[in-house]
Amino acid sequence: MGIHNPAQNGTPGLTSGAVLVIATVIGGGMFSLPIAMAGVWFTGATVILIAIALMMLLTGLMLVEVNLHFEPGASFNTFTQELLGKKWNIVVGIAFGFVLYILTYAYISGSSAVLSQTLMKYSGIHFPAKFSVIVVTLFVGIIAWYSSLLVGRITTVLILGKFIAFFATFSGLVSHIEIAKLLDSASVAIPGTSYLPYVLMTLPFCIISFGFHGNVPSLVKLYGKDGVPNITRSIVIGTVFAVLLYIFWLAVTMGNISRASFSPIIAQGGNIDVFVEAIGGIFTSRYMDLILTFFGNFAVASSLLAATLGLFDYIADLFHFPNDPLGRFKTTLVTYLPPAFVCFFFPNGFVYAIGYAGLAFTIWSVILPPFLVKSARRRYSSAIYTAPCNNTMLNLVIVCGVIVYLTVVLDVLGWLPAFK
Ligand SMILES: N[C@@H](Cc1ccccc1)C(=O)O
Repeated sequence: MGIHNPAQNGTPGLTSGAVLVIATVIGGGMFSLPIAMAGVWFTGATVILIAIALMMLLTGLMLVEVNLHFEPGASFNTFTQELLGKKWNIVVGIAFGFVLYILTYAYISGSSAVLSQTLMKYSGIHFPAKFSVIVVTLFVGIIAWYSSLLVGRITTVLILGKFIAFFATFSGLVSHIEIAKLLDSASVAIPGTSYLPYVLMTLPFCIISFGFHGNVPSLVKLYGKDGVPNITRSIVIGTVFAVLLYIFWLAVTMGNISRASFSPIIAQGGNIDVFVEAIGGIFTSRYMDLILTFFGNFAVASSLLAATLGLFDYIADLFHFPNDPLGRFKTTLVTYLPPAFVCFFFPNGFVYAIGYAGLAFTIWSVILPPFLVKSARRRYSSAIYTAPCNNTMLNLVIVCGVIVYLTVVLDVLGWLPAFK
């Protein structure tokens, strides 16, 4: 009897995996979207978001297929080395570390900007951004040093706070959406404007915003080889949730701030504080303003803690720092000091950082998975799970990944039009 009792089945329920994916996917990247997508505006942005979400969903499933050929717990490092060899593994290792470092920089930049703004608003005293950078870094550094478990717990609380604040804020904003602004109708549009030239530059931002791929090994470890349906469902749920939330977020922001009014926000570096300030301006009630500030603080703080935990483990593993107070102290220093140092001198690089993170992320979340799958399908005759992609689809994804790099080439040549 007991054999058929589902309670004795070892794998956890769908909720654990879905929450893990949702928590990773939705992060600070979301704050870069309205700014990165201002050039193509709402209609174009919706199409691009859906397309990129589909692509990222597929590459996530490809990683599941590959990961299941290995024991649960195997990481990117293991399967890249095994299937594609040492050279690929070095490139992927560097890109992996780069993404996590630069996201940490972006989140410290975002959090300290929001913190400075909040302190200024409620105390009237001007706190320089540098001061906030130190406070934020000490805060996360001490928590991470103390224990990863504490980071996990605090992040859960912050994520909960983030969602409550998000819906409280945005239910208030929905009634303010103006269709003319949202569709950039003739009455509010910049005369003779165009949208298509700005498509390419949105891609790295969308790709990073749908990123969760570093967590595929954690999902496989969580559910084991018997829990495949839960692994794939968690990924589908997380991605669908993110795409709906992002479209809603763009509707709310672009339906409130017209395309023409985005220019001053972009000109100020596009950091989150400027943005929160701009949306806050349309509230007549002080209460809504408070909730929005609350949301901004929670959203970036939870991303900061969640993303940097990955970096923390990566660094500890890379340098073989032990898990004792001194070892963790060294790991904390190597994790947070470099990004904090850069942030101290360049506090407003949030949007740029997300863009560069997107480019490095493209290497291991878009280009790498199809190559891994090709190699795995050649090597193993059977698979526990097969991602819904044939060879043509795999090649198409590789081409898409390479197209993203056109952004860099055009940018270096100065041919990439930027919406200013
Ligand atoms: N998707 C996350 C960033 C991220 C990318 C890749 C891995 C982990 C996190 C965000 O929007 O902020």
